[in-house]
Amino acid sequence: MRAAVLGTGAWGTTFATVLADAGCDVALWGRDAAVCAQITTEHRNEARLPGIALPAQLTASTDAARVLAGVDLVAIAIPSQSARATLEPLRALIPAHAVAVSLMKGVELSTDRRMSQVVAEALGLKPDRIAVLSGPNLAREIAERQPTATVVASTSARTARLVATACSSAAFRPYTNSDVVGVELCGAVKNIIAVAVGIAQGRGLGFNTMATVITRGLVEITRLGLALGADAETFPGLAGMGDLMATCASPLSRNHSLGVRIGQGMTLDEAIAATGGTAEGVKTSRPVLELAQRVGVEMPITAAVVGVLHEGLPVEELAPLLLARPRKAEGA
Ligand SMILES: NC(=O)c1ccc[n+]([C@@H]2O[C@H](COP(=O)([O-])OP(=O)(O)OC[C@H]3O[C@@H](n4cnc5c(N)ncnc54)[C@H](O)[C@@H]3O)[C@@H](O)[C@H]2O)c1
Ligand SMILES: O=P(O)(O)OC[C@H](O)CO
Repeated sequence: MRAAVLGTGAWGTTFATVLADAGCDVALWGRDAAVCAQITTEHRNEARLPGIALPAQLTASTDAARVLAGVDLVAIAIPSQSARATLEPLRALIPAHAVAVSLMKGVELSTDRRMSQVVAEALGLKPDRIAVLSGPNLAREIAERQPTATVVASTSARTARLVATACSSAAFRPYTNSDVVGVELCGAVKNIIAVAVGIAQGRGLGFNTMATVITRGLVEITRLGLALGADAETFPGLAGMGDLMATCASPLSRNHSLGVRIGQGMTLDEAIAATGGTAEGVKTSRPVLELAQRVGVEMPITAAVVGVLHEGLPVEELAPLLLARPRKAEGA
């Protein structure tokens, strides 16, 4: 199978490695010529995956027409807020038979669209040619061939199977799923919960607090997902609880690290600069809260993160604010 990966960041480069390990003929497209040259000639991407040796057959180019010619699969790993503007000019280059897989974990500002919806609109693809891939997938661990699993969801079982086959290797195990809405929401909202956990840890709080925020975070994600038509089984699975555990616990997570820095007293701009890479939870928090308000779902942790990141709520007020909420039954 021939594949293209759009985006030479940490996850795009890593997923290209996964595809190469699975036997695909794969090329990356990026906007930075120096990064593309380093991947092609030195088999490294030092900016995003320092010290990792990439497969020798992996190539990268700024020439989208060359990278996309004749491909069967197009994987997209661009920051969510740049996806639409990046993809629209590439629309005519996508082969008529190709399927697209979104690797992105965010919701678009101003439209509140999930990434598969952005991909459909920007590339003019029907939903049955689109899949989303999400799970406990910290790029660096996967680039080191540490074993992990993921979820590939599509409204088309054939498309889900095709993508799963394309990326299945000795260290990377994809499970298929038909719940695109649930899998995408899990991936986007867990980043916001990871920021909240990071803030708590940055304030010096311990594992009880972390477990509380993760567990109640999963309740928020589940409530929103169910209101938007997702399947209940998705949330305790790899894309839900699995990814929450990885992202909220790992110092490799940009969202978690950014939260820690905010908790320690950095401003948002300072934390973004110090963290590096894309922490999707920062920009995705507002559209997720808007989505929730539109469907009448309460998301107190998300609202508190929006308060701290975007509305000047002091970090020391976050925990008291959440704990002062009216008491209720756990399942209510
Ligand atoms: N890093 C991970 O472990 C990981 C794992 C799973 C999913 N994701 C998701 O994958 C997506 C990409 O994350 P990443 O880790 O690769 O981010 P990154 O910050 O490492 O890289 C982003 C890449 O996109 C490029 N880019 C940014 N704006 C662009 C534009 N306008 N046009 C073209 N290229 C542009 C950057 O140059 C960079 O190569 C995010 O949605 C993230 O949530 C990341
Ligand atoms: O570095 P983060 O916070 O974007 O998290 C990476 C992945 O999404 C974990 O599955």
